[in-house]
Amino acid sequence: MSELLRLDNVTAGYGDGIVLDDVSFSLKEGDSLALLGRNGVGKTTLLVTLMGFTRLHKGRLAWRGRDLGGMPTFRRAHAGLGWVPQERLMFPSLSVEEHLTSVARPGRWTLKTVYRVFPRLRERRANLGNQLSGGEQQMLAIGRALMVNPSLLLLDEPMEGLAPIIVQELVSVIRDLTTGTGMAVIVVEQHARLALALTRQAIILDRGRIVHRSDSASLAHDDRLLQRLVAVA
Ligand SMILES: Nc1ncnc2c1ncn2[C@@H]1O[C@H](COP(=O)(O)OP(=O)(O)OP(=O)(O)O)[C@@H](O)[C@H]1O
Repeated sequence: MSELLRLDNVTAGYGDGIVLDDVSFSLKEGDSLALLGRNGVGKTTLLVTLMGFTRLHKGRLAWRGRDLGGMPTFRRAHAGLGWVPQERLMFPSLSVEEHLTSVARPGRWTLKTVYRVFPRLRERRANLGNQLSGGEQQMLAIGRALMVNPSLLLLDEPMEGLAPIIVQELVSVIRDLTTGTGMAVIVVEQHARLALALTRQAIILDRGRIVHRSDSASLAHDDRLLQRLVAVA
């Protein structure tokens, strides 16, 4: 597997404020990473830094060896970064189908394949963004990111606020996405054990710095570390 994404000593934040401090890691094509840590440690900031919404103070972001720094967000999406934001960001005046088709780029993910993964979106295809339940909005947010046909999917707390039955449904979809589609995935998730079960490797952030990295399976067995750095119940 060749390298997809590489961060070298990335220090980034909002304006002059620094949130991420000297963060380095790399991800190969098709690989999966859980990004864990307590509230406010910089997990979302790392994802939005990849999408180009923060100020890069120091370091380098590379995508398939090309410098990402300074590249506008829409070009990052075209290059293959698919972002599912924590807030889901639905448009109240667009239908489900319009949300999906408005961002479509050629590839294996089409209306047909997204509807196959999320049959509920097909049933709701004429509904407007503000007429959907939380679970349906999350499915639409993931479906919309897939329509871009990304090489890397960034999932920011995809299970947040969802009923257990919907969480189960999404877990099975995300598991299918992380195994065998060739797409790489980074999952930020408060439910650390869920994220670890879905990924191959894991990173824990604390106050903007990487304080632990390992494979997900061994971290899932380290209760003490998880309690100390992720506050797992
Ligand atoms: N738009 C913003 N402008 C300024 N500071 C911000 C902004 N967004 C987040 N921050 C600050 O950056 C720090 C890291 O926040 P971030 O949302 O990245 O953490 P997180 O680990 O994703 O936490 P959570 O699990 O609560 O979402 C926090 O101190 C937060 O207040």
